[in-house]
Amino acid sequence: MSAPAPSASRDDIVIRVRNLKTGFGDQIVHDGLDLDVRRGEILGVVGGSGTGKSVLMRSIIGLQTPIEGEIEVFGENTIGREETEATAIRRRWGILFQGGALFSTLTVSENVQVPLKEYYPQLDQALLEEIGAYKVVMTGLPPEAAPKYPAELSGGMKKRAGLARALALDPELLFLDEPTAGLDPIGAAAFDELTASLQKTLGLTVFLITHDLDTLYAICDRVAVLADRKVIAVGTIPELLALDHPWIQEYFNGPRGRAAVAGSKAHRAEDRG
Ligand SMILES: Nc1ncnc2c1ncn2[C@@H]1O[C@H](COP(=O)(O)OP(=O)(O)OP(=O)(O)O)[C@@H](O)[C@H]1O
Repeated sequence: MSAPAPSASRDDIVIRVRNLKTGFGDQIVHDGLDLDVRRGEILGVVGGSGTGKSVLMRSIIGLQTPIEGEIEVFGENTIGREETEATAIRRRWGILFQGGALFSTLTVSENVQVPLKEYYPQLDQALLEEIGAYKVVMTGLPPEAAPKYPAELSGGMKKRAGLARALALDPELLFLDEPTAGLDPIGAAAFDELTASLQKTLGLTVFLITHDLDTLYAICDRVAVLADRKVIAVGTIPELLALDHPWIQEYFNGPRGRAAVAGSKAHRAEDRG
């Protein structure tokens, strides 16, 4: 039940973390953390505030150097790589940071072009703009959003613009850090649908940090639970519910968890017509 998953072969594992230890000064955030993310899945990552979900993501993408442990992405060790090798691995993933993290002085299209220019400096401006416009529309934004500045967009539009930039390099792996935070329930559900549809169409593997129970029920194949400095369990929601862990029971069976189950059942009934 907890990582590593016995049924998945090494080729099916896109992210493999073993014995991870991270921290800041005297504070240890993770200790002995293991996690496998399987190819083509949407893995939800949950845990109480401060349990280290973002630090885990930052460690995987190389923004935080672990104290010890192994991290492999696409079968390649990502810790301490030489810059050209690290760049080749980074080029294969996209990241939507909390809040979108758009450059405020650039338009949406220019934001999407940033990674393209960085990795493909030889691309001419007309092609950059064409790809920028395509990615904008792909995330459900109207074409008129492309020349707008982030300050001119709603919260939901900013998230989509951030997603468009994350998809700029046609990644195989997508990191989403609380993508629905701050959105109203309708906007959040629409963003979930967009994530699920892009995941299917593009065959993405998705590492999704969230506090949003509706998102977990609606689109996640499996959920990893962070507590006690580790991934204490990973599995489908029914598998997690079968565990007798107080935080897991409180999280999924508390009032908000029950509301999310009711909502997902109602949604499925509507889908069946
Ligand atoms: N740059 C940093 N310097 C010092 N401490 C940090 C830094 N980044 C994170 N931390 C600490 O690491 C711990 C884990 O932080 P992290 O942001 O990963 O938590 P989280 O699970 O993502 O929380 P939340 O759900 O509230 O976003 C926290 O105690 C935080 O204060």
